[in-house]
Amino acid sequence: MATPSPVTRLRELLKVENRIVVCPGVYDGLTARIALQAGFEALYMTGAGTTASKLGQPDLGVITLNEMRENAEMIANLDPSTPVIADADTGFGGSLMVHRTVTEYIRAGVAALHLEDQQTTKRCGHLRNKQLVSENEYLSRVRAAVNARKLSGRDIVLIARTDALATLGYDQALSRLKGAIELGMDVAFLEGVTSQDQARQVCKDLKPTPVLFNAVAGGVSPDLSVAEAQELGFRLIIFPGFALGPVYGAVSAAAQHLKETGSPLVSEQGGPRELFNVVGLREALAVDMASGGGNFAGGV
Ligand SMILES: C[C@](O)(C(=O)O)[C@H](CC(=O)O)C(=O)O
Repeated sequence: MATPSPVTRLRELLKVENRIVVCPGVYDGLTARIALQAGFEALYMTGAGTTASKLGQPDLGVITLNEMRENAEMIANLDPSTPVIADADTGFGGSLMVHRTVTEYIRAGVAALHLEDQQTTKRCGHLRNKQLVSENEYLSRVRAAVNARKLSGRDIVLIARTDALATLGYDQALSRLKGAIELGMDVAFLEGVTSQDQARQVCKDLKPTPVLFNAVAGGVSPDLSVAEAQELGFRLIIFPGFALGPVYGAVSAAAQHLKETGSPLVSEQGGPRELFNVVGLREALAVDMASGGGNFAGGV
């Protein structure tokens, strides 16, 4: 039997009631490989992490479609059987750009994307003073996304994100999500949920549509474990800072140590061979052997 596509796999996971899909946030080849090796069933490509790692910039809407698509494509193809949910920010422009974004993400092998209602010069959902487009304009973004999927003849899970809670309140945020679901979006994402009661409420109000929880450590939402999020009714949970946080902490400490002592911190991961194994050394050698190349016949 043929392996199901990552989109089919994700749809199957989302169909199961009382189950939550856990997605660690990754933003490059190494963090994605580490998460895959740990056995997660899906990955999340964080826009904030991609912007920080590829551009050295904050999550303020400076990254472009091509940069995000390229990163998502690389990550999605490391293990094509594992669904990758990728951040698509605002769709990077008007309806034509949203159309292009969805088409490009589908071609890149992305299993799901989320599309939000901030203005194009957006910011991380956990920062202050977010500016939104009108509900009508958001719904035309949504229509463009749904139509692009239809026109492609292929599938992708479309996640409707609203950032309206912070400025317009719960009812308007809910109305945006309901409107998006009516137009064909598959999953709802209420950014910046402020309490457990509100979390339970949104899952209830949108039932049977699966709802995503964005677990941003130090953000505006309560810190929920996977089990707590599941108990509140969420069906998907993303951890955007899963890798970014530890990398920041560990590399800062290593930088300070090298600066102060003149010696690098000794890696607990062993030498280069061990690290290369994480990013596919054995598989690469097997490819060479199978093609009769013999470049590495004596080992590396
Ligand atoms: C989910 C998110 O869009 C991301 O880029 O990962 C961000 C997370 C973050 O900035 O920490 C968000 O806007 O919540």
